[in-house]
Amino acid sequence: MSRAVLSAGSNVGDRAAHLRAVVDRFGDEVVAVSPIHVTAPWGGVEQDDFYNITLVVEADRTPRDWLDIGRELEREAERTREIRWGPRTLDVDVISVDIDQTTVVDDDPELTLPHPRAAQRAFVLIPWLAADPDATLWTPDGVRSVSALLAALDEDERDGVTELGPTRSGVAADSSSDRDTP
Ligand SMILES: Nc1ncnc2c1ncn2[C@@H]1O[C@H](COP(=O)(O)OP(=O)(O)OP(=O)(O)O)[C@@H](O)[C@H]1O
Ligand SMILES: Nc1nc2c(c(=O)[nH]1)N=C(CO)CN2
Repeated sequence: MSRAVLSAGSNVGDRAAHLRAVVDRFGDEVVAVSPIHVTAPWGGVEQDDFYNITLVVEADRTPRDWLDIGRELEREAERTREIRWGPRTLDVDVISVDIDQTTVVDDDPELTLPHPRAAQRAFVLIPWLAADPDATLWTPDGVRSVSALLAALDEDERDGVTELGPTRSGVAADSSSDRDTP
């Protein structure tokens, strides 16, 4: 059995709808999902804020299956890849995969596991903690609690991530409650 942590982000178009499509695609395989968080763009490109969620999913799948489904969802959202770390309708990253409770560690550039930049990204860690308060991440320096990794980030990074207000945060909510303007 394979358990994966996935991060999904969107900052183009109907951001909430793009994230909802991810949750819908995994259906019963979703073990936990964070509320939507509004996140300042990471990576130095000036662009609109993202909406991000982190999901924990479980099924009899290979690590590559999780990546392929993520790519399929990106295609369905008509994602174009122009600038690295630039704007996109949908980005699905595989953060970490455990198979039979053993973490997969792989430096394959097609699917590097765990995701090499996850520990630096408050937009991944904060929603992840919301979905799983006991979450841990394998790093080259050892296994760390996600809360410790988060505490090690700059305050500015953490301050750029806030939960979307409760009335609008449900990824399963009716789209009429998820408009970009209040
Ligand atoms: N853990 C991973 N999750 C998702 N994609 C990965 C992973 N490891 C390697 N990749 C590869 O990275 C390639 C580029 O992905 P993408 O364009 O989404 O990068 P990005 O989201 O802009 O940047 P980042 O990789 O820093 O999140 C993908 O085609 C994929 O094969
Ligand atoms: N806040 C935030 N910033 C990003 C994101 C994202 O999902 N959220 N995705 C990126 C693509 O790699 C680049 N920067």
